[in-house]
Amino acid sequence: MSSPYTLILLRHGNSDWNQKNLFTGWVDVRLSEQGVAEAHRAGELLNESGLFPDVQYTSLLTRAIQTANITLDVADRAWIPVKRTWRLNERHYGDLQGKDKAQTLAEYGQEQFQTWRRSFDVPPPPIADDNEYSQANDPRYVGIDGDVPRTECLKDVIDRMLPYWHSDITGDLAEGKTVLVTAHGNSLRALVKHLDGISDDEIASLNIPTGIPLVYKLDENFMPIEPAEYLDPEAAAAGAAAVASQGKK
Ligand SMILES: O=C(O)[C@@H](CO)OP(=O)(O)O
Repeated sequence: MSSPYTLILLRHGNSDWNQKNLFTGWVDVRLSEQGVAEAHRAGELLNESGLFPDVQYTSLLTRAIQTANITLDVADRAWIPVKRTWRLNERHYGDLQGKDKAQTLAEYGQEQFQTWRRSFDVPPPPIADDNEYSQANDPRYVGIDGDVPRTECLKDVIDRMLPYWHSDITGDLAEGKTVLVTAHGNSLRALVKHLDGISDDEIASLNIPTGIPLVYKLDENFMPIEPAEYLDPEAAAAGAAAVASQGKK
C-alpha cells in the first residue's frame, strides 16, 4: 500500500481581524465575507479532488468552526463527527492581541516584530488578566489542562498540540479515516514543522495561507510519504506571501 493515510490541513478563511491587520491569537473573531467565500472554495476543492473527510477536528475558536461548517456543507459531509479542542487553537499572542500589526512594526522595528511573529521560542509579553482581549475568564476554557495561556511562542504551541496529535488524531488516521484538521496559521505551522521535520530556524519562513486545503499522504508512522500538496498551489503561494508581508501596509 503506497499511501495508507490521508490528512487534510485547512487554515480558517480570512477573518475580520486578518482583514483589519490586527494580532488575533485567542481572541474569538469571526470570518470576513472573504473568509466565508474561501471556506466555500475549500469545500469545492475537496469535491474536485475526490477527497471525502470522515472526521473533522477544529479548535475552540469560531473562525475555525465556521470554516469547518461551511467547507463540510459544500462537500456534502456536514454529517461527519466533529472533535474540538483548545489544543488546536491559534497561538496565544499575549499582549499583542488586539494590536495593529503595521503600528507594532513601526513602533518596535522589523527585528523585534519578526521575533514576536515568527521566532521559535520567544513569546510576546504576557497579557494582563484585565486586558479586554484576555481569555483568563473565558468559560470555554474551564477545565483545560493547566492554566489558560497569557502568551505563547511556537514552541509552546507544539508542546500543547503534539500530544493531541499523538493521542487522538493519529488514532483516527490509524482506523483508515480521512482526517480534516481545520485550525490556524500558527497551530498548523506547529503541525507542519513536526510532519516535515523543519528546523527551529527554518520554520520562521513558513507561512500558511487561509482557506486552501493542504493534503498529506502519511505512512504507518504518520509521517509523509511525499511532499504535501495544496489543492490550489498558485493561490496558496500568493496567500502565503501575503501572510509573510503582513504589517507592511
Ligand atoms: O494574528 C494572529 O493570530 C496570526 C494569524 O492571523 O497572525 P500571524 O500570521 O502574525 O502570526
